[in-house]
Amino acid sequence: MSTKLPVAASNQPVSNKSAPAAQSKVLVAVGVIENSRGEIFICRRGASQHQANKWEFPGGKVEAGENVAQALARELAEEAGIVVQACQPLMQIEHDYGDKHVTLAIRKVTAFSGEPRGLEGQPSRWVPISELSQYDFPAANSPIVDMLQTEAGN
Ligand SMILES: Nc1nc2c([nH]c(=O)n2[C@H]2C[C@H](O)[C@@H](COP(=O)(O)OP(=O)(O)OP(=O)(O)O)O2)c(=O)[nH]1
Ligand SMILES: [Mg+2]
Repeated sequence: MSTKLPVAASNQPVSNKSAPAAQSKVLVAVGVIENSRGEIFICRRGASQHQANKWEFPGGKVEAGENVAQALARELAEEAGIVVQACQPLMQIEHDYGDKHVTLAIRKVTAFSGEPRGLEGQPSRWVPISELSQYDFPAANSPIVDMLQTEAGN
């Protein structure tokens, strides 16, 4: 006796009708800037931005034709008014916010010129590493704060 197995309809066209709208996926260059007092520079996101009003490490989306280091240099010039002279990879985080999937490529800015400030009018401040966990960061940022605090022995 033979049992009939269902035939896979692999050669059938796939209907997209009931598929959910494609989720937006972005690669973001993120800069951890530390000063000689061991403080980290953070900014507050705007009320109309994704992850509104959360504190963040400055940075932004990598644009077509850019690598992460180039995007970071451009974003930190635009948002914080500094010139990045050197940076090194710290970690990479994938996070799904539901409405948006982000890949955060986090770089430690190891050399820069200028004094960071909120060049686009956003609130900004230098925060001791031990106090970073008191700030409301986007959910994706928890591993960054944990790592900085572990490194600093907090
Ligand atoms: N810059 C930055 N973005 C973060 C952090 N954590 C986090 O989840 N994100 C998310 C929020 C946003 O969905 C995305 C960054 O996008 P963005 O809006 O800042 O990008 P952008 O600077 O190019 O801004 P825009 O001109 O397109 O508005 O990454 C962080 O620490 N820094
Ligand atoms: Mg930004």
